[in-house]
Amino acid sequence: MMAQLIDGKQISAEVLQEVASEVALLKAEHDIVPTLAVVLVGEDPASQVYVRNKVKRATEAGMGSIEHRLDAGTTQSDLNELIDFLNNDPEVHGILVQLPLPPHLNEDEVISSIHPAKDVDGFHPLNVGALASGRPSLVPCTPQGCMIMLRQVHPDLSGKNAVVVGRSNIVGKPMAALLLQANCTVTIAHSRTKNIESLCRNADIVVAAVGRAEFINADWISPGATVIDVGINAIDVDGKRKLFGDVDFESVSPIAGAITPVPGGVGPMTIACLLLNTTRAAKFQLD
Ligand SMILES: NC(=O)C1=CN([C@@H]2O[C@H](COP(=O)(O)OP(=O)(O)OC[C@H]3O[C@@H](n4cnc5c(N)ncnc54)[C@H](OP(=O)(O)O)[C@@H]3O)[C@@H](O)[C@H]2O)C=CC1
Ligand SMILES: Nc1nc(=O)c2c([nH]1)NC[C@@H]1CN(c3ccc(C(=O)N[C@@H](CCC(=O)O)C(=O)O)cc3)C=[N+]21
Repeated sequence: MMAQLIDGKQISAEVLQEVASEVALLKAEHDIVPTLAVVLVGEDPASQVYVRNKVKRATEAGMGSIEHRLDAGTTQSDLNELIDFLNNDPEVHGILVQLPLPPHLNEDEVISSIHPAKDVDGFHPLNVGALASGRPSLVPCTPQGCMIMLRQVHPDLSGKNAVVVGRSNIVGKPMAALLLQANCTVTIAHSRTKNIESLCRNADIVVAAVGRAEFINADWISPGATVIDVGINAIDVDGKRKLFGDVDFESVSPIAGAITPVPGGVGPMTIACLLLNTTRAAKFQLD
């Protein structure tokens, strides 16, 4: 039996349909065009792909988008000034600063300077605290997208054993918080974890957010388990840029119960949730 394929392209298209109708409502009833501002510092080619995708999807949903491209030498005070300007612009509802930033810039300072009500990434300490204490407001996009995909397979997640591999602030930690809130029994694994394979082999759900191509193979996965692959690893194969997940799809898909592909899995869901957060932010800003 081959695993059920959890199709991020299709599910994200459904989410974007909902976003588009929310956008139409905000327009009709409040004369508001929900608008996302994306700030990109430097010329990282992968980041440019994501930013392009975000702007494209925003336009399709009837939303506004503004791109600010700053050169790699931008100073902290230049960046702070731009964020200040965007914080105070009533026509901007969401602000995303593409990470990672060049090493001379302080990421924590930048994230904290974004107005929490416009923090559509959900990375501001106030939003992180709200999620941790079970009062989520703007929830990080990638984990939010993973939860929507998981719900397709498990409408009730109560009591499931979930292992999250990776503990970053942008994926692993918020993912674990959302699974816990959904009543899963959650284990967070990382580079210092012992017996990581057997931990994963005991899981009903494995979420891979490691950043290593095809790190998790069939030996790690219990038959019938649900596997969510967050990894996006771009590797040159015969001079062509190819994307690989953190999961060895070939070996795992015959064993898993359900699995997300790369590309066409978590990536498109992240963008859909970003735009969903932007319409939510626009609604919060009404009153
Ligand atoms: N689809 C999407 O929309 C998105 C995809 N991504 C992708 O997801 C992946 C993870 O991203 P991100 O969380 O930002 O990455 P980070 O590099 O910030 O975190 C990676 C995590 O994996 C852990 N890790 C590294 N090596 C091992 C190992 N050998 N065994 C166990 N754990 C290990 C690290 O542990 P430790 O903490 O101990 O160092 C760390 O917690 C990347 O491929 C990234 O490109 C990211 C964001 C969005
Ligand atoms: N502040 C901030 N917020 C982020 O959410 C953020 C970030 N910084 N920095 C980088 C990571 C990565 N990320 C992706 C988004 C979409 C795809 C995506 O659309 N992927 C397509 C393929 C795109 C391609 O061809 O490369 C897919 O998987 O099918 C991937 C990765 C968001 N991130």
